Amino acid sequence: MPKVLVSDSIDQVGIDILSQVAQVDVKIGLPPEELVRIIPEYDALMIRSGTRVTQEMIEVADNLKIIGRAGVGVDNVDVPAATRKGIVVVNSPEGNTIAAAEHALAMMLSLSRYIPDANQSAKSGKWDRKSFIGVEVYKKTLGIVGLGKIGSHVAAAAKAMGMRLLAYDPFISQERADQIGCRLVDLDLLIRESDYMTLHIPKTKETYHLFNGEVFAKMKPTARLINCARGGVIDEAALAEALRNGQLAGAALDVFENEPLEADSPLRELGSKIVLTPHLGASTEEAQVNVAIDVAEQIRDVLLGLPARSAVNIPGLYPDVLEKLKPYLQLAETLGNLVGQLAGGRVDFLDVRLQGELAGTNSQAVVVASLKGLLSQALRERVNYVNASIEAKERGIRVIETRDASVTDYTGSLHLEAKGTLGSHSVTGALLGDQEIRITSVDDFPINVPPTRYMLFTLHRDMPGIIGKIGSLLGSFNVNIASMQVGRKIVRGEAVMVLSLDDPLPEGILAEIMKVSGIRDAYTVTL
Ligand SMILES: NC(=O)c1ccc[n+]([C@@H]2O[C@H](COP(=O)([O-])OP(=O)(O)OC[C@H]3O[C@@H](n4cnc5c(N)ncnc54)[C@H](O)[C@@H]3O)[C@@H](O)[C@H]2O)c1
Ligand SMILES: O=C(O)CC[C@@H](O)C(=O)O
Repeated sequence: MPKVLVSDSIDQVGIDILSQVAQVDVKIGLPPEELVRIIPEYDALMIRSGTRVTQEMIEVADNLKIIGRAGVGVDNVDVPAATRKGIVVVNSPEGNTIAAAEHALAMMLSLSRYIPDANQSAKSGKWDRKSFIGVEVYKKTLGIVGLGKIGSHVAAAAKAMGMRLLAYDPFISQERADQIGCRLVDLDLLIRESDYMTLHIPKTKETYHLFNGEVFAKMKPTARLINCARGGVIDEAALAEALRNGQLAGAALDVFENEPLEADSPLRELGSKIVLTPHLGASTEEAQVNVAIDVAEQIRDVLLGLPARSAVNIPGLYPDVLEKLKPYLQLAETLGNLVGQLAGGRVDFLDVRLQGELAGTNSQAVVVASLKGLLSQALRERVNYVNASIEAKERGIRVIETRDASVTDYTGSLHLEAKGTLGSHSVTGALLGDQEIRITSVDDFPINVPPTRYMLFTLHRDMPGIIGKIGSLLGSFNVNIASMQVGRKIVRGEAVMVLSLDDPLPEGILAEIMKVSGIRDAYTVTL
């Protein structure tokens, strides 16, 4: 019988499902070194947010087939390490949506009516009605940052309470925002006009400390901020300072940059201006049953040799089909991610062209993999092979698929073209004999480079000295170049330069690159 380790507390219904097919060991709160010691015995691991699944643990997990996260965020799992080891990572993208949305609404009302402090006061024997004069949310403006699953549900409830809705989400179309009843605005306007702001965004390098001292200075002094998304999207020290200075009136936080929140955090000392909960967004009976069933069923299915429906890293195809298609799916996902980053902002149209041998394969899975890559900038781990098409449709992305078996530069190649608010970009890629991915064109300029984690792409005039200038500039920022290639159609015409870098590009360098004479455009990409 296969063995499943459950290392965080999950609802019994999940254990019952797993017990149908496996021996289930529930061991909660194990220290990391003990997890590394015992993990080689197990075929599956089921966790919540309490267990960190590190590269060290995955490397020794020789029997592990699946890691199930009973929740949305897989930021506590080293997904690339699991993918390299061929371990499926699954989550429950929607099981706790309602719970998290309702928690955000509860936080908004608690903050407005001083419920935690009034409760404390009443329980201590007082009858103080003067200190707790609150404010109404009716006819106030709510700014929703991140109009995905949770943000949309918050919008519907807030609308019913008579609130005026603004939303900021660079990956959402106006039509979608209209359906939800929100005015789509830029972040600056949302910050200046909102009486309440509620955050429903993932933690990414773009959203890290998105709410900082500069932003708090622009808020109305009567504004209130709610965060039930991820710690780290708010600069906590700056928030404490802004609340002390009266730059905003209050904040309600469920998530923190470091959890558990430090005992001496300045956030703990702001009295009735702040409401704090210990990451309880998903903690409802219903959500815990939903996520436990959702994830336990997927673990059971994978242990029985069936596909998983919400795999974060490997599609839900039957294992034999998947095995053959896997390299092309990886190619499609990488190119989707690349073209999405080159396009920047919102994409409205994606052309997926399957060429050569690829024209005869399961195109639907390749299209879905391309969309998964494209949407991963906006949706991170929430996008998977099951929901990528629906998410694209909801976001108003029109997809067309074409096939051309006559293209024979490589055995099989994939060409993606994305059109969006900031223009149009295309990339082509192929697999070499050893199944290694090669990017073979960018914006129709021929190149031949493997994708790497940190890359820089420039569009420039092909002229002497330009490569040297970019090299010196990167050197002056202490960025090491691993490889460089130029693609051009004619000598001294337009050209594309692709650099693979050992280090991420520091802030500000792109602006310096754009100042180099002959550079038309520059893009940084992290794959
Ligand atoms: N507190 C909790 O216990 C709890 C429970 C569930 C989910 N969460 C967290 O809530 C967040 C939202 O979850 P969801 O299910 O609604 O996710 P989702 O993927 O459906 O929505 C996220 C939205 O954020 C948008 N977005 C991405 N980058 C952005 C940016 N830079 N600026 C503005 N918008 C951006 C995306 O376009 C998307 O619409 C996630 O971080 C999730 O981990 C917390
Ligand atoms: O497991 C939890 O309680 C937190 C879950 C939540 O943060 C999520 O990302 O789904």
